[in-house]
Amino acid sequence: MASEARLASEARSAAEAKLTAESKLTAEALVTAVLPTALPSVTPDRPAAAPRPKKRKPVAVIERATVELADPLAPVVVRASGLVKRFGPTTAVSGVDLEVRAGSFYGIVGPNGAGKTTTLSMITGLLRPNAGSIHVHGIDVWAKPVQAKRLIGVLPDRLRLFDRLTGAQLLYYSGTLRGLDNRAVRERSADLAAAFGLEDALNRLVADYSAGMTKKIALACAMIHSPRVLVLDEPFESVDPVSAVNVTEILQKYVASGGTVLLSSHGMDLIQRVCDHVAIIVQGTVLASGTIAEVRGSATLEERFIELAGGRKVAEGMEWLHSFSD
Ligand SMILES: Nc1ncnc2c1ncn2[C@@H]1O[C@H](COP(=O)(O)OP(=O)(O)OP(=O)(O)O)[C@@H](O)[C@H]1O
Repeated sequence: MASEARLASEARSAAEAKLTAESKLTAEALVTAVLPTALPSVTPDRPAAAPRPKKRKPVAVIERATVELADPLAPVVVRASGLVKRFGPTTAVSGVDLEVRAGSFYGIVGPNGAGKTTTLSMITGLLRPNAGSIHVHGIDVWAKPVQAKRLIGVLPDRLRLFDRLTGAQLLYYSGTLRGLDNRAVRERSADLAAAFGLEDALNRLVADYSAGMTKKIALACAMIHSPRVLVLDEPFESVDPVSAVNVTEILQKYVASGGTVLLSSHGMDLIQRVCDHVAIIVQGTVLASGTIAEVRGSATLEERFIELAGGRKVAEGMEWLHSFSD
C-alpha cells in the first residue's frame, strides 16, 4: 500500500512538473511570438527602448495552458469611480467603479445597451461624465486630458477614420499626430503592418478595406505611439479567426511587457481565455467584477453572464414567422 501511494505521488509530481514546464514554454513563446519589436517608448518617463531583435514570423496558433493573473500588488493604472452618464432621460451608466492594475488584460462584458461603450468613452476622454472621476496612471483624464491621452491608445466603437487616406498614410498621420519622428513612424508602421497582416493593403484607400481590415488598421493606429494603456471597444468584431489569434497574441505580448489592456467584447469564450479580470455590466451598473474565476464561480462565464443579465428569454409568439408568406 505504502509503495503504491509513493508511486502515485511520484506520478503526480512528474505530471505537475510537466505542466509547469509546458506553461513556461507557452509563456516564453508568447513573449517572442508576434511583434518583431517591442514598441519603444515615446513618453519621457518610460525606460529606454529595447534593442531590435531579429524579425520573426507570426505564429499561427498558440494555446495558453492558463491565463496568468496580473500581479495583485501591481499599481492600479485605470481607476474609474462613480461614473455616471445620462443622455436626456436615459441613464446609460449609473455609478460604475472599475480598477484595472498594470499588466492586466481586463474584459468588460454586458448585454447590448448595457453601457460598455459609454463607460469606455468616458475613460478615454471622449465623452464627459455627468459625475465621477477617471484616473489613468494617476492622471485625471478630464482635468489633464492632454497628459492622460498620451498614455492611452484607443480603438473606439464606431470607427470614424480618415478613410480617404491609404493605410500607410493613416498610420503616418496617427504616428506624427502622437509626436513620433518620420523614421520611427515608418519603422513602426512596417512592424504593425506585418503583425496585422496588412502589408499588401498599405497602399490602398482605407475606404476600400473590409470591416475586419478596417478594425485592424485602426488597432494598429491605436498602438503606434506605444501607449501604456490600450482601451479597445470590441476589437475582435468582424475580425476573422486567424487574425483574431494574431491580434490576441499581439495584445498578450503587450501585456506581458507591462502594458495594460481594457477591452469590451461579446465573445465570452475569448474573454474567458485571454483576460485575467472581467467586469459584467448590466443596465449601466457593474454587477460582478474580479478575476475570471471569482466572477464565474462554478459556472462558465457565459452562464454567469446570462444569469446576471436576467436569464434567457423563452421565444414566444412569432408564429407568423413559421408560416411562409409565399
Ligand atoms: N449619444 C447617445 N445619445 C443617446 N443615447 C445614447 C447615446 N449613446 C448611448 N446611448 C444609450 O446609452 C445606453 C448604453 O449604450 P452603449 O452604447 O454604452 O451600450 P453598449 O453596452 O456598448 O451596447 P452594445 O453592446 O450594443 O454596443 C443605450 O441605451 C444607448 O441607447
